[in-house]
Amino acid sequence: MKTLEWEDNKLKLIDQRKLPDELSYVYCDNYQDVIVAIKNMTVRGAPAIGVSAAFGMALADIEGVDLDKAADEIKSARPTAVNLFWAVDRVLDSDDALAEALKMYEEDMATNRAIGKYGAEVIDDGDTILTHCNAGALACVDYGTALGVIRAARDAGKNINVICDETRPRGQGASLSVWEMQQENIPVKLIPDVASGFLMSQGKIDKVVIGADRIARGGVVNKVGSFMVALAAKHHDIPFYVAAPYSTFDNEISIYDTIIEERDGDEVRYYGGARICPEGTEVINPAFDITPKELITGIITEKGIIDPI
Ligand SMILES: CSC[C@H]1O[C@H](OP(=O)(O)O)[C@H](O)[C@@H]1O
Repeated sequence: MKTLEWEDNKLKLIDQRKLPDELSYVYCDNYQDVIVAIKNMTVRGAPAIGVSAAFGMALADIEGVDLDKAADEIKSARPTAVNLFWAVDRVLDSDDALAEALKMYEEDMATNRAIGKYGAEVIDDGDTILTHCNAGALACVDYGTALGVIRAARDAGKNINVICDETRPRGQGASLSVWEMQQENIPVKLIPDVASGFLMSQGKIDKVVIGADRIARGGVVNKVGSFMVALAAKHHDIPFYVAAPYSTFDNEISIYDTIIEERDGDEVRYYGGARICPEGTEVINPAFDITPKELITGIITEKGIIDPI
C-alpha cells in the first residue's frame, strides 16, 4: 500500500485526514487538486509532498498548462518542506514531466530503504525508540525515513519498542505513526507530547529518531515540538537522530532563514472536533521548529550517517 500512486493519469492519495479509522483515497486529476491536497494535508510529509508536487506538474503538463505558471502555484501550497521546491524545479528542468515524477517515485522508496539500512546500525537490540510526528511511509511514497529506520532495525532481528508522542495540534504521531507501527506488529505506545521528558528521566527511552522538512546550516527544521524533544534528550544524554534524504538538505541558507509555516488557529482551538478554549481565543500555531545542530547526534541519510551541517 503506497501513500501515493499514479493510476489512470490521476494521482491517487491516501487521505491521511481520515486515518486511523478510515483508509480512503483522494484522486487528483488536475494540478489544482494536488495543491488543495497538499494545503489541507490530505498528503503531508516532506518527501510525499515533493513527489506529489512532481505528479502535480505532470498533470499540468498533460492539461497543457504553462509549467512555469503551474510551478509557481504548486510551490505556494506550503512554505517549509524543501522537497516541494526541489521536486517542482527538477520536473521543470526535465524533458518529460511524467517520466521525471515516476523516477522520483521509485527513487524515494530506494532512498528510504538505504536510510533504514544505515539507521538500523545505530539501533540496539532491546531499544525503546521515541519518534515525533510521522516520518513514516505516510510521509513518503513508502517505507518512511525515521520509521524506515525502525522497520529496518526490526527486519535486522532487533527487538525494539516504539513510543510515539501524539504530536499536537494535528496529531500525526497518534493518528499516523501509531497506525503504521500497528500495521507492522511493531510494539508501540502512545504518549502525550508533554510526557517525553519525564519518560527520558525514568530511563524509558533509549534513542530518538525523527524526520526533517529542511536541513540547512545550523540545524534541522521539523514538526513543532522536535526542538523540545531534542532539549530533553540532550539533558539525559539520549542519542537524537534525524533521518532524512539528501533531497531535504538546503545548502544555500542558514536554518534560521527557513520560512516556518503558520497554520490556522482552529487546529489548536479544536481537538477531536470539540473546541477546547474560549470562543475566539487568539492562537500562535507554528507548524515547525528549529533544532540547533548542537542537539543532534547524527543525520541518517541514504549515503550514511553524517554530522549536522
Ligand atoms: C519524512 S519527513 C516528515 C515530516 O513532515 C511532517 O510535517 P507535516 O506532517 O506538517 O507535513 C513532520 O515534520 C515530519 O517529520
